[in-house]
Amino acid sequence: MLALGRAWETALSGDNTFGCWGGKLMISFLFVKVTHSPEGMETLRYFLFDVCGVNAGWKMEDVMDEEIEVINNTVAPDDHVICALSGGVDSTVAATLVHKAIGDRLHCVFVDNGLLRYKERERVMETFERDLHLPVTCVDASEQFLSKLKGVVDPEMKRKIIGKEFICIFDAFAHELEQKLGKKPAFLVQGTLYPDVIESCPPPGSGRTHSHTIKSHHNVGGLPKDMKLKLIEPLKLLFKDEVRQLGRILKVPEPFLKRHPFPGPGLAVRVLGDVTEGNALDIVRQVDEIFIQSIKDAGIYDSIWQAFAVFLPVKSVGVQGDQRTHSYVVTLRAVTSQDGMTADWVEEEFGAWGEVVEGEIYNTAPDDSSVLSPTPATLLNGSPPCPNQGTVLKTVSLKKFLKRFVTMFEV
Ligand SMILES: Nc1ncnc2c1ncn2[C@@H]1O[C@H](COP(=O)(O)OP(=O)(O)OP(=O)(O)O)[C@@H](O)[C@H]1O
Repeated sequence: MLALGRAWETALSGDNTFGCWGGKLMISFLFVKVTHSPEGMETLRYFLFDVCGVNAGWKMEDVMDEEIEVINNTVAPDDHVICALSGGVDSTVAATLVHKAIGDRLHCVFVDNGLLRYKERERVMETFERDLHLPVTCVDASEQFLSKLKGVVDPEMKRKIIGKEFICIFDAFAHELEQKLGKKPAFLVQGTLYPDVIESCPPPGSGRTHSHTIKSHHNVGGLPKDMKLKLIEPLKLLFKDEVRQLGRILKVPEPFLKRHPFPGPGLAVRVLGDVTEGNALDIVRQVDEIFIQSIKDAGIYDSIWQAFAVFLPVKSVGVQGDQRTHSYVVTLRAVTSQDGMTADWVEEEFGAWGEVVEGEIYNTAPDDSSVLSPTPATLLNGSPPCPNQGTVLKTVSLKKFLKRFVTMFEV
């Protein structure tokens, strides 16, 4: 109903600037928040077509053409542009679109902020070279980010620190390019989406004061006030499902488009508490890898919107073998969604999670599949599952379990 309320406000005020391309109302905006509302689509369809008399003539091809035109009108023929590339869906599609508009004057930069997933840096660099043929420079800034995050536990503060550090790196990269090209790039492309804007702040220019900041996305609410690079954000009025659609038109390889979203602040927001303390980052990185690989092996990765592991700053008692343990808890989360505005847990597959985890992650609390026990630390030390403990899942494949660890630790 929130969407309907906003649609009314927009219609009544004659202000259709939300998601407006070429004077057309971006209908998909109005569908936000109704995916999970009973009769939501029907209500909005009636409102838009019968009450407002809106035309359903909005096409993704037009969005692409109009955005290319905007980019060409913004960037002068001798200007160079930097693109912040994360390897995720959004920045990959944004980079491909801008590359189509300005060609080799686009310079992509991927930052290893020390908060990436298992082997992510190697994987992203390899796939970009092999599949996208876009030149990408990798900057290793892990120490810089981690030193700034030391002792920080508040997630909002983490996001702002990360946003500021990203911009420092992009400024330095622009400076380096200036030495090479003789002209400093003045623009920064980001894969900002509409949900990033909605969640970071009240919609710009809306004059609203009643919207809440859900979280400051590093690329919107986390940007420093004094940044010099001018932003190019061609996707900023789109939702994720629409970006995937645009990516298909731009012929971005399907594996990129199907990737689960991974936030720019990365594991900093998947470790609750100080990320630099103990080996939290290592633990969550490795549990996440096992979880995602298992989901892929089970063939259900594409039907899940997002799955990941979160490290909690608490310890819990468990039993391993005949011994008591008191160690970390990691939760697993998997949700379905259409546009990233509302989500549901992966209910259908939930029964299959036993198979997903296939003994690599087995629990002593059968009613709470989010609790991992024995502790990840123990799992990662390579201890095999103990058959007389808690729920050892039927499909345990000890051979596969051990093989996975051999692969992961390269022993
Ligand atoms: N490691 C990184 N290196 C360079 N730029 C990054 C990095 N992480 C994020 N960004 C920039 O910040 C933007 C927002 O990040 P965010 O994580 O929300 O989106 P994404 O990574 O592009 O896509 P997805 O949400 O599908 O993973 C990205 O589109 C990209 O421009």
